[in-house]
Amino acid sequence: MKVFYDSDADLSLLDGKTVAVIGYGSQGHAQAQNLKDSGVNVIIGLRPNSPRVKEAQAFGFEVYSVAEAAQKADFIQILLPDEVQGKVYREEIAPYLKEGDVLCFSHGFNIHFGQIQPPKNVDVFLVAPKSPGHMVRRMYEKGAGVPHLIAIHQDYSGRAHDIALAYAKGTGGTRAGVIETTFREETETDLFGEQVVLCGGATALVKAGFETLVEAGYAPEMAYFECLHELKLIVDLMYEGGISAMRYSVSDTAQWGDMIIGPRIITEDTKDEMRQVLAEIQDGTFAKEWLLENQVNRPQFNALAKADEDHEIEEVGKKLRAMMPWLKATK
Ligand SMILES: NC(=O)C1=CN([C@@H]2O[C@H](COP(=O)(O)OP(=O)(O)OC[C@H]3O[C@@H](n4cnc5c(N)ncnc54)[C@H](OP(=O)(O)O)[C@@H]3O)[C@@H](O)[C@H]2O)C=CC1
Ligand SMILES: CC(=O)[C@](C)(O)C(=O)O
Repeated sequence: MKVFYDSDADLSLLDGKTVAVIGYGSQGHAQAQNLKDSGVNVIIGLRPNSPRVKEAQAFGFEVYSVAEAAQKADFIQILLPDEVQGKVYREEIAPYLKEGDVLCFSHGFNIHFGQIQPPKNVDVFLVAPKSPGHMVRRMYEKGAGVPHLIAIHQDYSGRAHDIALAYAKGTGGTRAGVIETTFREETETDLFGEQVVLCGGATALVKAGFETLVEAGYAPEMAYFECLHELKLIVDLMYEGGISAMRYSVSDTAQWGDMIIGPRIITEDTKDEMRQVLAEIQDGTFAKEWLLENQVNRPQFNALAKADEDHEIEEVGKKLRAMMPWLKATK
């Protein structure tokens, strides 16, 4: 697998282009600010009543409606929530696409599941930071970057790969490394990862461990430190040097528990469930349920989010972070 770095990318391919970043949220603000600091001409597309308009203007961006931004741009990066991209694209972007334009994404969801079907006379690709947006900006400001993925859906210009790399250079991705994949692989692995490991699996494990200790009578603060606070430190060690490096750093007692208890927690039944989750991503079941949930204004999403906001671990964590400022410092 080839990894592309700064020397493989030619930022001058964006010279003379107007890049419209549609959306100024987690990814939008980070990518737009990084591109601007890299010397790229960036405008922002937002809803006129968005509270983010002033924030973007304060950074020096010209802010337009989505339609106006699409009209003015020849490179359109859609950084809207996945569940609204289809409608906004059809109503406010598609009418203004011109031959030779670039349509870009940071997640393949809407192309892969057929919510957006671009005309044939434009380049279509994704440039996806493998990181939350705020870290994309934080690492860029430190002179570093976060790994990115690129994938080409349509190469009308014959230069889509190079233009995608140029964009990834602008956002700092080629400082860390860029890997080329496909829309299918990025979409399905990203959805699987965020459901089974990163967000879904991790939050379920943390809450279950916390609840088990508290139900057994241990102090909630102790449960928080053991099940959430230390998880970051352990994952940081794995991130830096792999599982073996983490195991080298923890005690042999911890490693023994890790090796004999881990398989009792993540069992073959768990693996079977993971396979089922992946199958429901691959066959479009997840995408359909997520899009339908949004069409009825998210009743289940809202109820589940509220229940977790009210979870005891949130209250305990807020209290501890206030008592121990250093908890915030471990960025
Ligand atoms: N969050 C992350 O770290 C990552 C996200 N991605 C992908 O990046 C894309 C953007 O996600 P993310 O940055 O999290 O999104 P956010 O929810 O953080 O930001 C969405 C932006 O879109 C604007 N917006 C929402 N609805 C509309 C609308 N109908 N018309 C115009 N503007 C609208 C919001 O502004 P307002 O509501 O104020 O109008 C906001 O500026 C997605 O495809 C996501 O999968 C990829 C990798 C990581
Ligand atoms: C940060 C990231 O890539 C996620 C978790 O998949 C997302 O926010 O979409």
